[in-house]
Amino acid sequence: MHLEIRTISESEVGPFWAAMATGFLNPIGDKDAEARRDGTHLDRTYGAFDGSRIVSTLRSFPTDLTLPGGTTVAASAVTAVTTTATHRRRGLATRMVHQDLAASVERGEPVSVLIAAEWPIYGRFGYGAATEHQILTVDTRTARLRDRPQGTVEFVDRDFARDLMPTLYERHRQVSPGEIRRPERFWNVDYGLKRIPSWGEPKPAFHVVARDPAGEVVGAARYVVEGRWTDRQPDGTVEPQAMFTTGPLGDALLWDHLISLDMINTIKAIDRPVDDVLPWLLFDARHAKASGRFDFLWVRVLDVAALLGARRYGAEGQLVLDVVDTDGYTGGRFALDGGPDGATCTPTTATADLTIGVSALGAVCLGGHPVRTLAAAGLVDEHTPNAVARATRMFAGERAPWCSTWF
Ligand SMILES: CC(=O)SCCNC(=O)CCNC(=O)[C@H](O)C(C)(C)COP(=O)(O)OP(=O)(O)OC[C@H]1O[C@@H](n2cnc3c(N)ncnc32)[C@H](O)[C@@H]1OP(=O)(O)O
Repeated sequence: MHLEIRTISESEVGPFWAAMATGFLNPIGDKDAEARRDGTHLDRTYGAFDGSRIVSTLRSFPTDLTLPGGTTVAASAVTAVTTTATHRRRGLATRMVHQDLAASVERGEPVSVLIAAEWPIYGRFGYGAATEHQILTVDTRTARLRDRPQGTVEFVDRDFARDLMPTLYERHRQVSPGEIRRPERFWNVDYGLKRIPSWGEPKPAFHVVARDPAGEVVGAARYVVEGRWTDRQPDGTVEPQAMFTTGPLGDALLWDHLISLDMINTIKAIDRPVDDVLPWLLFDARHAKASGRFDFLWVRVLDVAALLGARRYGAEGQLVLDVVDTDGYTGGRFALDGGPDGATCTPTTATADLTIGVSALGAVCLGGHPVRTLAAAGLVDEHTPNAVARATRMFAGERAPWCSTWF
């Protein structure tokens, strides 16, 4: 049976979100339709219709993706990809992904990004795992900072924090490859000003602001506390939910604050960058235990020349890349001439130095994985001597790409 796939109308917003909830096995997600209406871009929200019933969903929203060197490109953020259990493995998600990718190309978005529920789903569509994150667990009974930072940390109320955090995030985002521009409604949900009913009540949080000795804001954090006593000893856990700073002083002040909390034995910091400064701030770096390191943001390159021409490179160099995109959205042979100050990337007929699939290009484009590693895994072919080494130096970023936003 051929099921129609099309963008939804205003009256189908409710059924769309209910179908997505069923696809994600959330039995009460139909309660969320009203709360989700704001931010549902009808022209990029798709449903597969079995009669009048939506049985498969996908939506995207416009954003910007930060690249190495602190430049940005327009990106399509894809989310809510589901097929109802009764309609799986009939190609519905495949059709919707392609419809959305074609629409992105039409709109001139050089990349599409998403968070993959499972690794095997999106490589076939040309997405590559570009960023990673990790969990840092700190035993605060033993951990100490090497140096006590100069400055102050104060508690603020939620509304003050809600107003401040987006400004700090924007500053952070503009220099942090892998980050995306966040819609306003994300902040309202994070700060409990907007509720998604099926998620339940958000846990009340503390909000703190770090200032330098002159009183300038250098960072802010939101954290929740799980109080516990074991054998009459304090055994609480603190979980930072968000922490953004303007630089090293803010990082040191906020970590110092969390480590110094009485009644807390453990900091559990999830979704942290893989090059987090925390271990290096500590007297003993092993007191920040890393775990749960996994892929996070996946990138689908849709315009090789626009993307590679927009980022900055770790070393000056030239490369001719054969980019293989069997779906035909982009791909071909490109001459890349790039360095720390800028780059050009243009179609060429010159002999290729490297052949790389579009999914592997997505994986290396933010500098999160060495080209050398993907070549060793058979995902990049070298045609001229040392081209892999040159590409590895060029594509390396000055910091590990990190996306701190779930969407
Ligand atoms: C960005 C996001 O929203 S991530 C969220 C993804 N959604 C979920 O995890 C919700 C639960 N899962 C689902 O709703 C569905 O299984 C989906 C959306 C992942 C796939 O929907 P379907 O309509 O069944 O996909 P479709 O029939 O187009 O299959 C596409 C291919 O992907 C493969 N595939 C789909 N899901 C998986 C998976 N979880 N693991 C491995 N392969 C998978 C299929 O086997 C198929 O391959 P084939 O063509 O070689 O047989």
